[in-house]
Amino acid sequence: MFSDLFLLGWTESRAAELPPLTVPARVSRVDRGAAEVIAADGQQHAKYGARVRRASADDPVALPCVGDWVALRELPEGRYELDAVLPRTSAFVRGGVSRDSRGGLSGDGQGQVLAANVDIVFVAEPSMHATDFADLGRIERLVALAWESGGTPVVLVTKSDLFDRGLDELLADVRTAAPGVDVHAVSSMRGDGVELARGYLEGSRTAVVLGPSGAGKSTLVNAMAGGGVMDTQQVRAADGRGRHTTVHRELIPLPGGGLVIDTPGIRRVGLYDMSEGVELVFSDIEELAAGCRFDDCGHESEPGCAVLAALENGELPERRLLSWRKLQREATWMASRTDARLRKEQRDKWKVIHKEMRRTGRNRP
Ligand SMILES: Nc1nc2c(ncn2[C@@H]2O[C@H](COP(=O)(O)OP(=O)(O)OP(=O)(O)O)[C@@H](O)[C@H]2O)c(=O)[nH]1
Ligand SMILES: [Zn+2]
Repeated sequence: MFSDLFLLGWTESRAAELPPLTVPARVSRVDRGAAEVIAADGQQHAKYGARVRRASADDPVALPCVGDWVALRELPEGRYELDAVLPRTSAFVRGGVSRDSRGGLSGDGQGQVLAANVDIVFVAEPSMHATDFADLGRIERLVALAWESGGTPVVLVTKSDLFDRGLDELLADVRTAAPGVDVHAVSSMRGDGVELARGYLEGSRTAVVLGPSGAGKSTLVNAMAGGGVMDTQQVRAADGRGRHTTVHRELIPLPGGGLVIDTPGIRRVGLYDMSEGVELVFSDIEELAAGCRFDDCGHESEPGCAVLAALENGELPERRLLSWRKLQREATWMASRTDARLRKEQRDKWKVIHKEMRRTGRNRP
């Protein structure tokens, strides 16, 4: 089988980064010490070369992951060795890693890349899920994560056929939760919005679909592929909740062009290190905050707070402020879990507090 690498998302600018005497390939699956890749001459199994093993020993972020473009070196007997991971244009990273100002990744040795070179991040949120409506807080969180990865988020309000109230109103609410992000309603069952979603993959772009279990992610990918790519199990109970395991490949080229990455890691992706993403999702609040009297305004009760003023005059919905506070707290907490320096600082702080407690005999700091 011969594959046209451009259909897999290969570009001229990536070609410029290929080391001499190597051939390009895209990773479709990783194992311990080796990867399944798609090269111009088809699917290959490539063991990691010394360079990759050395780099990843210091920093797991250097390990190949699904979606990576890699350089293969040909060995005797027509086998290949994975010689280098080409620079990533985007990455979903779990823990301990941040993007530097050039968009590159720097790690503290804790991170793990879940998927790379994803152009479009579909955030699938069901319009109706069992008896619940779309969850705006969850959309904000996943949109933040999408921005953080370096991809472009697109919110898809799924199962629109189940929503029997004003869909336009729901979409308007969702838009306030994701300023500057395209928002569409889709029904994979009816086929509404499916072509529109597909359009984002034109030019052989790569997408992931994030969203809660039962949001209709697999069904949507199937619909975009024209059927038959992934297995979705039928609803288990009559409560509308899908419960199943999905068995399929992890880098899925769609028949009409474009690719979808679907891995267990991406399915479970939640809220990781994403302070930068939070700022982008809440750009309206960040903008307001620039007008606060104090640079370090906490927008709680400070005088001259522009955020509280906007809340007062109805310009800023209260739900949005509460959601922002919650995500800020979580982002700080996540960062403290993964950032060794911050973790040590907090540990030291508690040491001092505990010492003080013992000294004064009080049981409260
Ligand atoms: N009415 C309706 N049901 C849908 C639609 N899309 C998906 N479903 C159903 O919702 C259930 C869950 O769909 P899946 O595509 O498996 O959901 P998922 O997001 O992939 O779920 P996980 O694999 O658990 O993450 C299935 O029973 C689907 O048939 C839709 O547009 N309308
Ligand atoms: Zn303020």
